[in-house]
Amino acid sequence: MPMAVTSRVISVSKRLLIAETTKIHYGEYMPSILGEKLMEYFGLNLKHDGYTQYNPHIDPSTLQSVAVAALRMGHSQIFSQFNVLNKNPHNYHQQSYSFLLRNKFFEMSDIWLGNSQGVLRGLIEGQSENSVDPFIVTDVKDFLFFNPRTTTNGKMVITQPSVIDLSAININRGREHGVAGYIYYLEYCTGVAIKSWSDLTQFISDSRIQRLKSVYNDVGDIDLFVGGLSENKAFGSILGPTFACLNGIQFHHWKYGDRFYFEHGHEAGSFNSKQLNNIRQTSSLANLMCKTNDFDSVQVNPQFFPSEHNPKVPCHALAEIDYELWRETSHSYQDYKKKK
Ligand code: HEM
Repeated sequence: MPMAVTSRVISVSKRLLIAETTKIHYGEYMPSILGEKLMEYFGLNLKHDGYTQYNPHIDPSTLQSVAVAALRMGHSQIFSQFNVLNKNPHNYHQQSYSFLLRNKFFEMSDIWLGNSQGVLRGLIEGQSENSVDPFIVTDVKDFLFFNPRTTTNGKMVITQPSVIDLSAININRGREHGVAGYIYYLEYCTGVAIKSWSDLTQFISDSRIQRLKSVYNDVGDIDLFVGGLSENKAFGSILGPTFACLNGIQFHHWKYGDRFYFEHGHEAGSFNSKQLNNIRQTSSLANLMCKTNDFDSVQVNPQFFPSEHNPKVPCHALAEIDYELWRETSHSYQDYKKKK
């Protein structure tokens, strides 16, 4: 294949893969974080047909408050224990087992043994939900990047392991980046000015306020990461109002401020309507998991347990992208070259 054709294939494939993952982010992940009302409020829902429009006045940069705090809400969802469910539990070499995250930093043997699918199956079949709250598993507080094995002159030696605390890093990163305190963002998002600890009671439970009081002298000192995680959930979201608002704004910016967002029409590289509808109909986390693993079936929404409302579907029943829709004739390739 000539070089120019190869690079065209690569760029088209890349655009398609980005569209598939973006469809999963906006179509499945964000609704599970923000809930229906806020998806609607921030204009994040996917369209069933037709195009969305790029807005050149929206800056798609990542907000500092989101990078150092609001989107790090996922750190409170990290599990300590992972179950590995291999396909054939009767086969001695493929027994199911579990491991602790703290023992797996830099320890790749499960992946090398080909058990990554077992980890994934363990996550979608039986892992209980871990809510967003001010509690973070000890594996990333007292054991993050725990590595008892280091090398000296090429030899493996056991040294005093150094560990890092992820929550402390998050708090420190916010301060280091000059991000304002939690109550500044709370007011920005809700319009409620917080002048005293008692003003906080409409957003944070009394018991959590007491804990905050024990470490902060002033309500204005609460770090964004800590305050955001402490809030009561709001508007059907798994987040409180401040983190839901900051993430909602961010995903709105990433969608409408990005000329290459996959649903936008009339931009360089926009999909034609058949291609776009095909992506909408076929791309899903379930489909991606089926395509990349040897699963026989997967629940419709793998983020949630299989249930009556989230039934398992056989992988072969999930339609594949119709790559024919992307076929370019040598004629269309010549047109493309001329345009360049
Ligand atoms: C085992 C799971 C995870 C570990 C060990 C982990 C660890 C880390 C570390 C070490 C950093 C860099 C911190 C710094 O130096 O400031 C980081 C950044 C970050 N993490 Fe995680 N993380 C995990 C899961 C998640 C999840 C589930 C989310 C969100 C859903 C998330 C969101 C972020 C964000 C937004 C940043 C900042 C990225 C940036 O600004 O470049 N992380 N994480």
